Amino acid sequence: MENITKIWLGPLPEDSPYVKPFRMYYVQNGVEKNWDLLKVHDSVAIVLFNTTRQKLVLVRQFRPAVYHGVIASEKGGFDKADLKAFPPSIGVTLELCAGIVDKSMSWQEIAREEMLEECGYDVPVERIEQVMVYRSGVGSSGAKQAMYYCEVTDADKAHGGGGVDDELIEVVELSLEEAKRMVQQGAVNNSPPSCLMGLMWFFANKAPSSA
Ligand SMILES: Nc1nc(=O)c2ncn([C@@H]3O[C@H](COP(=O)(O)OP(=O)(O)O[C@H]4O[C@H](CO)[C@@H](O)[C@H](O)[C@H]4O)[C@@H](O)[C@H]3O)c2[nH]1
Ligand SMILES: [Mg+2]
Repeated sequence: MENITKIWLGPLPEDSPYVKPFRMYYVQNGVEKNWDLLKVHDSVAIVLFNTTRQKLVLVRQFRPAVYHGVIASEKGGFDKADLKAFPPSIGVTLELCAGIVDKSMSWQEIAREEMLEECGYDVPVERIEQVMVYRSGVGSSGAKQAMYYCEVTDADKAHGGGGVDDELIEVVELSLEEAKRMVQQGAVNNSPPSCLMGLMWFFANKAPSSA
């Protein structure tokens, strides 16, 4: 995953299927204002609990945006990637299994597909429970994310996961103690808020009472 040998930046092509920047204008209290926005896909994220192993199932992956963000906050900018000073591992995250809504399927179906592709668990949609819906990037995209919960067993495991096409995703199982430590001390693995919130929701609502 971290076998990254070169990183460089370029301008965003106008036909990017993932990100579209634009400016919105509005009049508030009689004053004309504007805001710069990014149109991005809505998404789903799934809190996955393997009851056979009593483990939470998360994913690790290299996130270009996080690699950039870590360096930009540290150096105040990012002109050229220095892989010696900033190894690719600083851009690796620990997250919930998640995916963008870019197909005309129900959101639950998309969650089902992501669980299979990224983590290798094959479960019917009926077993996927909606937890909550929220907006991320309220200053830039306002994109919607729906969080789901699903209990799986070793019998649901169809393959090792890892993502599709050229995705490089590592499935990580956390014990209840390890996951609890994560929410108590805050993210140490570049985890996004959705992951921390999903784990906190799990401990408040689903974890075995001894956890
Ligand atoms: N080439 C290229 N350029 C891109 O800019 C670019 N951007 C994406 N991709 C490709 O699209 C697919 C995206 O993967 P997923 O459907 O699994 O979505 P996630 O990246 O997991 O993102 C979700 O979950 C996150 C965690 O909660 C949230 O933060 C996000 O908001 C949420 O969308 C991959 O196949 C990837 O390769 C790009 N491919
Ligand atoms: Mg994903």
